[in-house]
Amino acid sequence: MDVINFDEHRSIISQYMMELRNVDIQHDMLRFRRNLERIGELMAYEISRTFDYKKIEITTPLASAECEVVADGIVLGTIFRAGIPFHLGFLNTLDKSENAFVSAYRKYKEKENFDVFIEYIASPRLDGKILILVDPMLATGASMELSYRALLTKGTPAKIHIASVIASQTAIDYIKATFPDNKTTIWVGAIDPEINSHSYIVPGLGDAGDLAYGIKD
Ligand SMILES: O=P(O)(O)OC[C@H]1O[C@H](OP(=O)(O)OP(=O)(O)O)[C@H](O)[C@@H]1O
Ligand SMILES: O=c1cc[nH]c(=O)[nH]1
Ligand SMILES: [Mg+2]
Repeated sequence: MDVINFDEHRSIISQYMMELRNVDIQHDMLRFRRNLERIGELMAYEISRTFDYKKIEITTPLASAECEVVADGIVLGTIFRAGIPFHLGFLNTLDKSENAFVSAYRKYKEKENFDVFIEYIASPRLDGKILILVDPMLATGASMELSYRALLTKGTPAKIHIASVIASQTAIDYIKATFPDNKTTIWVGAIDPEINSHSYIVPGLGDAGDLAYGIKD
């Protein structure tokens, strides 16, 4: 399974990542959401370079012209809440995509012990399409895997791209072990070395959902 780590290729994404992580900047919620969105826009462009394209004939005001358009059906899938601004960035670039939404949340049994629950799913059929699953944080990988399994009830995609802003090494290993090797690619802004006893990524950026939308009760 290919893992494309943007941290290894110098680009403006590194500066957006710095702002997302930085405690002196990340509390600006508008900027935090916009940085997730901007990274989504750029990652979507990179992923679009892997698509197949087909030629179509169109008419300009002066003549006819041959142009290329995306040949495959694309479905952008995301996980509430933190996935929303990242998803919007992908959709800005891949604006003809269909969309799927899943709610996955951590229900804590004790301080450090939780299960991930899926309560809501809204998705088009996925058979034969390219599924791009976007979530800014991949800590254990459990939310991503359970969301994918829930989406499989809507059909079997031909290819899967998993896109994240920060992933732990644990999550990368988990995704590699649980997703189909021959048709999955992982795209990440950075891979951090650790997760702590609360399953937060270290150094990470904190709670992406709270930073984007405020703390929840
Ligand atoms: O890899 P995992 O260990 O499953 O953790 C990652 C999940 O945690 C975050 O969501 P969170 O559960 O904090 O919900 P929120 O977006 O509503 O804050 C994030 O957006 C992922 O969905
Ligand atoms: O580090 C983490 C882990 C899960 N969810 C987050 O928002 N951050
Ligand atoms: Mg959260």
